[in-house]
Amino acid sequence: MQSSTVPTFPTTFYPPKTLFVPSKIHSFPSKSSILAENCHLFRPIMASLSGFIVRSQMSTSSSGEKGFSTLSEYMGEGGIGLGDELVLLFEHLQYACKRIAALVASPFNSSLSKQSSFAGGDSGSGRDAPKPLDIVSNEIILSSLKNSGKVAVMASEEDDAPIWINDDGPFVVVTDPLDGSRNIDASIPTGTIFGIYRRLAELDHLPREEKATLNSLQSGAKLVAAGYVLYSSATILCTSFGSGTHAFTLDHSTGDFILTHQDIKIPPRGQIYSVNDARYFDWPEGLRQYIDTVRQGKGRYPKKYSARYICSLVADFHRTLLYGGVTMNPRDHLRLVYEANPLSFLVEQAGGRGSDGKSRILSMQPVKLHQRLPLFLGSLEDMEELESYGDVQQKVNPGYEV
Ligand SMILES: O=P(O)(O)OC[C@H]1O[C@](O)(COP(=O)(O)O)[C@@H](O)[C@@H]1O
Repeated sequence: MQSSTVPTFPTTFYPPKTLFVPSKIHSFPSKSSILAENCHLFRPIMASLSGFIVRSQMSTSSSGEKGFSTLSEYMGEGGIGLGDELVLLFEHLQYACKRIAALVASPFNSSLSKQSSFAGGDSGSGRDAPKPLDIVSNEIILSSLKNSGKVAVMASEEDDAPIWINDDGPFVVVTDPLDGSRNIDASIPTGTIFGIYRRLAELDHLPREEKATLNSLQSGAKLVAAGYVLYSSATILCTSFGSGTHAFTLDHSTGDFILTHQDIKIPPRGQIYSVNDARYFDWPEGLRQYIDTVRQGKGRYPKKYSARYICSLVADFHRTLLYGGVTMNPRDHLRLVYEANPLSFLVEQAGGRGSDGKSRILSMQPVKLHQRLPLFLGSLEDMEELESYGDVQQKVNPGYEV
């Protein structure tokens, strides 16, 4: 867990001037003022992107013109009753994630990873040592949250303790700034995961350290919003504000996240399981039986399942959300606060389920910031079938060195 300054090589492809700042704090600007001040947010019906014609979900602007719906536009005009403060926070989060997207695609990554000052070599070793880009991504997100003025505290997987930012910030942000980064040298997809809670005003009188921790330990049931950004062949920001799960794809030519997957519904049954099954011999009997059964097409769904495992949680989760099935890590590895809660919120909003193999994730009360647990996310029918085997949590947990 180290901190450093953000490196100076060019990562800022989308200048901060693209930030949309509501003109008033307590009432969202009218459609016409949004149009006047932010005409760049409205896109023609078809847009040319790097020579390809792309289609997207359409929205209708107040002028009656059809256009692409950007995330900013969607939040402002979607009739979903989001306050200006959350909209503003999302503008800054989007900006941070665009910078991270540029960073993970940068030709300067390999030289960065050779700099020992970023490598965390002194503070850790092996596969759990922080990778340089984790640390840089953490700095980028922290800086954006500070700039938003809307965040009281940020708790990050990269930091030992939560960072108190602003006494008046209405929100608490929990994040895994760059999940899957152990594979980054091979350009395998990575992702940012985040969850947003309200600051608990009843804790305001407590010392900073204490209120920072307690605010960050809220149950996932209290999430106001959650999301992830997948850095892959496309950069996709998938989010929920508690009314469905929606995904927006980054148009690299404009810097806008365009609504491409509205109201995602995870198929009730998939035909894919996703797990590191080299660990088969460390699994409990129930999990082995489940996997043996669906592999052979002898489960409740009479078709043989396929296996897919990227070993990058956001990428494995994103595929599961779209295609159905179940993605899992049965050992105590993934974190309740930074990973399990936000992703469970998203999968539930899409009609699926998130559990530790026994209990619903969102009903759990975190007791420690970096608490780890088995995690199973997926289609309702697959999750029910998996959990019916009872014994699916891996207790043998040797801490694999890869
Ligand atoms: O080694 P396992 O158990 O397959 O774990 C893989 C999982 O660990 C992660 O890499 C996260 O681990 P870290 O938090 O240590 O980076 C996920 O992206 C991935 O799904």
